[in-house]
Amino acid sequence: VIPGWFSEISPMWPGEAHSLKVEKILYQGKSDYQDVMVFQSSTYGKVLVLDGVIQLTERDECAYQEMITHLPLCSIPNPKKVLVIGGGDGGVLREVSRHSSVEKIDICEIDKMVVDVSKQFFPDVAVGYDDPRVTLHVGDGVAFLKAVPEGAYDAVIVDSSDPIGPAQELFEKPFFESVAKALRPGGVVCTQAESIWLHMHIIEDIVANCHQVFKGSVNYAWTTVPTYPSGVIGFMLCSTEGPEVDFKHPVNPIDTQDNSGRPLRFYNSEIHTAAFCLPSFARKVIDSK
Ligand SMILES: NCCCCCc1nc2ccccc2[nH]1
Repeated sequence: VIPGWFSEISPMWPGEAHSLKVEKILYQGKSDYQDVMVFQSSTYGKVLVLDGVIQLTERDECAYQEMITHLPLCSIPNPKKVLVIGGGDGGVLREVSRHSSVEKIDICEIDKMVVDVSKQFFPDVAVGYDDPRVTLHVGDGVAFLKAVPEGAYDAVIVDSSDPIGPAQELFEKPFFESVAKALRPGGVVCTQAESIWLHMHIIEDIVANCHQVFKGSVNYAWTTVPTYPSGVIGFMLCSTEGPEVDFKHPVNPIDTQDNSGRPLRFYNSEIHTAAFCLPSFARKVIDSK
């Protein structure tokens, strides 16, 4: 351990560890589910860490929040009812609320401490909670989805941490089946789907499960997030049987300015399409399923 530095050491990425220089530790706590820490970094703003894993930094959170939200919502003409599983920081809510067609946003986050810490230390991320369309449910997303009426949502966004820890069940087939049931015909789901450099086997299993569960289209997209392991993170984009969804060509473009004048810092229609272009080693696995 180097004094003054945080290193992200985990068995999920053996032999490597991204490090950030620490100016000051701002919060350390233990919730019913995980260790929660916030620190001021020297060059990435404030950083949220859960069980020793970086979840977001002020400097690059826009890439992840904007892509995980607008890849699905810009792929259907008129999203009205959206469910967010996880995402307790509120960043996805901030992005969903840019879509004027949206009437209702439900969020189910298991750990209240994540919500409270985000509101206290990441106000520009937790601003998403201020939208009157938002309803927060504190609880397990697996249970929440079992109680949801069939076809209740146009879109589900699964903003989970990694499969080791509280989010483990969000990467398994029964959960995908409950998401499919909660979506209307031609509805879309976007899930956090790890790194093609580090987790090709996990991704292979997720893609196979998604092809069994989602009878519309199944796609993998990816983007750059410097402070996530290997500097990239991916997304599963799937649709249920029904009206065709072509994820690669956005039908519902989002303008760069939203009502609060907070411009999109990362997402645009070109990077939307480009996100589905995969290196050959990944395409071989993902497109062969
Ligand atoms: N190792 C990559 C981790 C990706 C984490 C994405 C993420 N960041 C979050 C912050 C708060 C709540 C849920 C979250 N999910």
